[in-house]
Amino acid sequence: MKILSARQIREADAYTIAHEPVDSLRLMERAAAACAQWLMDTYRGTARPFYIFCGPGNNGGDGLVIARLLADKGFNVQAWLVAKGTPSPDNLANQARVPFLQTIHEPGEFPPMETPGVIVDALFGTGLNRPLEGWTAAIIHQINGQRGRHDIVSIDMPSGLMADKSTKGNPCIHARYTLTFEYWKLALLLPENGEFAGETVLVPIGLHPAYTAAVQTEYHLTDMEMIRTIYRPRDPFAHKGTYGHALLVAGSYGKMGAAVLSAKAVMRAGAGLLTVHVPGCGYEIMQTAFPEAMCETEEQATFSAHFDEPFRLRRAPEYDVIGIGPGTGTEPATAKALERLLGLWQGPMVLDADALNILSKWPSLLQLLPKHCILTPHPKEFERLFGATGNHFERLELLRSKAAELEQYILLKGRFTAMACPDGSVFFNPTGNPGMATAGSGDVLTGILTGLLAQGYAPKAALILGTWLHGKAGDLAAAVSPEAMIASDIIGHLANAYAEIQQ
Ligand SMILES: NC(=O)C1=CN([C@@H]2O[C@H](COP(=O)(O)OP(=O)(O)OC[C@H]3O[C@@H](n4cnc5c(N)ncnc54)[C@H](O)[C@@H]3O)[C@@H](O)[C@H]2O)[C@@H](O)CC1
Ligand SMILES: Nc1ncnc2c1ncn2[C@@H]1O[C@H](COP(=O)(O)OP(=O)(O)O)[C@@H](O)[C@H]1O
Ligand SMILES: [K+]
Repeated sequence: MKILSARQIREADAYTIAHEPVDSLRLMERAAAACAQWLMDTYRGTARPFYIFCGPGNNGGDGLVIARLLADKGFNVQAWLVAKGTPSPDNLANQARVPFLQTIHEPGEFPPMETPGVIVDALFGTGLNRPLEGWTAAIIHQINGQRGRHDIVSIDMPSGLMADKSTKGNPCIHARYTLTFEYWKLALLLPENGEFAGETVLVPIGLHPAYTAAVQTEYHLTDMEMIRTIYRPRDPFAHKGTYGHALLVAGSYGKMGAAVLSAKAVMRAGAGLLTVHVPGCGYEIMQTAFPEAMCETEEQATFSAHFDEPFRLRRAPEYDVIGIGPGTGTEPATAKALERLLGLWQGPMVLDADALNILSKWPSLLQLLPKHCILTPHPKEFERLFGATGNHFERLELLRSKAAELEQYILLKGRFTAMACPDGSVFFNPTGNPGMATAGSGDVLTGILTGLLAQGYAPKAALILGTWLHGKAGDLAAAVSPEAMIASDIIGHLANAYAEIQQ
């Protein structure tokens, strides 16, 4: 699914009006009717009144139509025009159709709203062109002050949030739900800005598909159509050699759990064969916890350092993919081993956790990486690797530029994990939940990505499919309790995540 800028959304709007028998007033009616339906479905039976705040533009116009439609259906509705600025023509036309509309001229006129209800925020949408200030900002603060008592539902965007620019520190509505029209907006996907949206609900409003098909954009959100295109069902005549032999380099004294979790995920993702390379202290643990994997250790491996001479990894070229990093530690001997491994290996590779921390400590190693590896930093690891930024839009730009400059796929973890490709495109992953903020869930992701590369998926395909599967398995695992889920549960639900693709 493409993610459009505010300018492109305006163009999609104009294109639809030009190419369909629909004028702008009818398009507003269509969008607002979809929102009114959602509000009725969600709050029917609660007897909560609706308090609707309308701005001067077309976002305010949507609010006016919502007010009329809800009142027509017999709901208890109060609506206020926050009168600042010249109204848009469609806003003006709809003001005339809401006889109970009141006007707020200054913050002192903010209404009491005593009965707990639903505040509908239709103040500003994608037309916001600068931070809110003065008394408009004061109204935003007053509405946010009501959060405990009323649900706040924002229309299209939480007012104050710009669709494709950072609004860090600016006044902004803090919604429980945001009903956004037709497309995801970039700001809704970046934590610093997106947290204001609460839960985002995509509301189709019937914009012309030809515009969406033709428009060029660097940003995409993974959707089921994309996943089904990438996914390759298993060949009936397959044997275990068909799905590759992965080498996983993981674990150290006290961190063997990371190796076990990653190893299980490699195989559950579908790899044919797996060899796990662990320090001597991990041999029995690995063989006992996960007999499906072969296990090799360094002959003279110590408990602390991951590698020692003689250097068994010289067999690396026999494998189809190497995953490295979970729990390895960052001792100089391990860094040295990574350096030597990079001298031997130029094939598909996933680097995570301590492998990334080694790259941060010895940045010259970054230049030795084969092209088109997958790097999977969480935000702290990303900062260690590439430095701090002022806001999340700048961080996204840094992510994109590093992926292009280094010719690597870089996945920045988060609620909407961002995956930057060497060609400048970025894919956001929608699956996953806060239950996954638990130790070891990143190790599982490394395993899944390694397992997909082993099967012959190209790095971009493995990245998009693997991240989606990881989040989907996490969603299934969290269905009972996000608090109680642990990383092993994600592995336990991978089969069901695959099953969703095949439905
Ligand atoms: N995407 C679409 O195709 C559709 C969009 N519609 C609605 O139209 C909205 C966009 O409408 P508009 O372009 O009129 O924009 P908005 O209604 O988002 O805001 C524009 C208004 O806010 C004022 N404004 C902008 N920045 C301000 C600031 N910092 N302080 C104070 N005032 C400020 C402008 O002067 C203008 O009056 C969307 O968010 C959506 O709600 C729907 O009506 C129908 C279809
Ligand atoms: N709130 C959330 N919503 C969606 N996914 C999440 C959330 N919190 C964590 N995750 C996912 O869980 C994983 C955590 O990885 P990481 O921080 O490396 O964990 P660890 O180091 O413990 O293995 C990432 O893939 C991340 O995207
Ligand atoms: K809004």
